[in-house]
Amino acid sequence: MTTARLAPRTALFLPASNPRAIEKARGLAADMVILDLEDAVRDDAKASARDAAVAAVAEGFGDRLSAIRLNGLDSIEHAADRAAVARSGCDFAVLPKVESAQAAASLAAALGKPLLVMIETPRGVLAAADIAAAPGIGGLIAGVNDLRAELGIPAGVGDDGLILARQTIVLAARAHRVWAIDGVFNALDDPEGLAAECRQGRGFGFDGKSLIHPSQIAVASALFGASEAELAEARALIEAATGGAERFGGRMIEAMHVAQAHALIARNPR
Ligand SMILES: CC(C)(COP(=O)(O)OP(=O)(O)OC[C@H]1O[C@@H](n2cnc3c(N)ncnc32)[C@H](O)[C@@H]1OP(=O)(O)O)[C@@H](O)C(=O)NCCC(=O)NCCSC(=O)C[C@H](O)C(=O)O
Ligand SMILES: [Mg+2]
Repeated sequence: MTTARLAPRTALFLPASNPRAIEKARGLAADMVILDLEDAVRDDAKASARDAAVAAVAEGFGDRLSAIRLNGLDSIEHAADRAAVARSGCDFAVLPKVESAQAAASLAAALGKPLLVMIETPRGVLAAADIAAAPGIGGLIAGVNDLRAELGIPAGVGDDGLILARQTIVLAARAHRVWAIDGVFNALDDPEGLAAECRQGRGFGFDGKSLIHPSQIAVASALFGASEAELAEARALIEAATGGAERFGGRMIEAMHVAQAHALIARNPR
């Protein structure tokens, strides 16, 4: 499913049980806000968080996209979450730990809104292309915390073990023209590490990054957006191109590079 809106460069998770974070999100420069009902919310706060998420969306997030992440299909909270999200005006629903295209399509149809699915289990990764092709799917989000745990990557070891899964998510999303959103970066005080992971994710082809803290927005927005230099080069390339293979700034360009330049400018209006 393709959506009319541009993919978010930044998708900020916040616990729907945290009223201060909800209020704060209304003034932050994230492209999308994801109100979490799943792992960020304690069991004894699930019901009130559900009500808070619906009320927060009704109050609005300005021009930011809004989404609610439900508890998983096999959770005791899922039926109540499903009813709440169906009546909410949120732009997207987010479903964690998706492993089945059929289950995802059936939820999207029941909710009547596009679904962003989290790919965060080995079975999910292996089924990612089928899931991305299912009706009602708006995009895939890498769930790197769960993936690390499920793959058995020990704490304190780097993230190389996640690369195949993240690239598979991009491949599946691109094959079926849905959004690809990279996973979160857990360190709250490491802007250089975050920047490196954003550069890597953009290099893999992700449209944007999921985030967990306001301090991460500026770094991810800059690195999933385009610099003035990139935009100037894109404009110059379009201006110079005459069709077919030709030399531009010491490299070969063809029609697909012109299309890429147009897409970059459209994605980053000034
Ligand atoms: C990680 C946190 C628990 C840290 O909280 P805290 O130490 O309280 O943060 P600060 O004191 O630094 O906060 C400063 C101000 O910013 C607001 N704030 C903090 N986080 C957010 C947020 N995410 N959105 C909006 N506003 C936020 C605070 O309220 C402070 O405001 P002020 O009072 O005005 O100073 C916390 O950041 C947090 O809860 N983050 C989100 C956690 C979450 O949603 N997790 C679920 C998704 S992550 C995931 O697991 C993805 C996937 O499933 C996977 O498997 O990987
Ligand atoms: Mg997860």
